[in-house]
Amino acid sequence: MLKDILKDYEIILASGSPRRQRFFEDLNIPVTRDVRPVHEIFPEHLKREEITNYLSVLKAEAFDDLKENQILITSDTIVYNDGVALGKPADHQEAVNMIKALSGKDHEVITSVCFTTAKTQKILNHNTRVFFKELTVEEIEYYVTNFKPFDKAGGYAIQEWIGLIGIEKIEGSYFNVVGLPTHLVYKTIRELVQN
Ligand SMILES: Cc1cn([C@H]2C[C@H](O)[C@@H](COP(=O)(O)OP(=O)(O)OP(=O)(O)O)O2)c(=O)[nH]c1=O
Repeated sequence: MLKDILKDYEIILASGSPRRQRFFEDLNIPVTRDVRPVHEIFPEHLKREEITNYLSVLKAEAFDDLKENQILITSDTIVYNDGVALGKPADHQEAVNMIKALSGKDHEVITSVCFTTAKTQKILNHNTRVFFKELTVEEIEYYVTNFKPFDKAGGYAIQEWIGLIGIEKIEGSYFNVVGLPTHLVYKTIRELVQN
């Protein structure tokens, strides 16, 4: 299995997200965590996956000291709605406004993952379409007050109450919405260590 092949490698997960760390545990892929601070600012002209590609590469730029056997993984997730990229809401009102903007329609959740070694860099992305029912103001207020989704792109988490009651369907990977297109991550790590 992949864990055996990986014994000669060190995978560094540069992510503060507990969900991304959990994915690697569940994939049975051992990682070392090393999170280095980054200002997540992107040029205004970028669109959709150009934004997440840019930010996932930016998160890798703090690592210019990789050894031969190390594979660095960085990633970024945005909610893309009506041509606007939604990141994490700064406060209660911004979270409420973001969810109101997503209510009763569909939007895209885009995640990019960047794999960096001492010699190469590979970036992939995946796009999931999420369909929200029409949410009431009470439902939105209840969710934001009780779940405080300030660490979630777009101000919501599909894996929480709002996802259970409000999401009618999705097209694409569920895990991508939570923060990683796990099937692509597994496939890409295999390819990197077998080449
Ligand atoms: C839309 C949505 C996002 N999210 C999460 C995934 C990401 O962790 C987060 C978006 O922020 P990101 O900036 O992609 O990631 P992060 O700051 O949590 O971690 P790091 O940059 O250190 O890797 O929102 C959910 O958990 N559920 C959801 O339904």
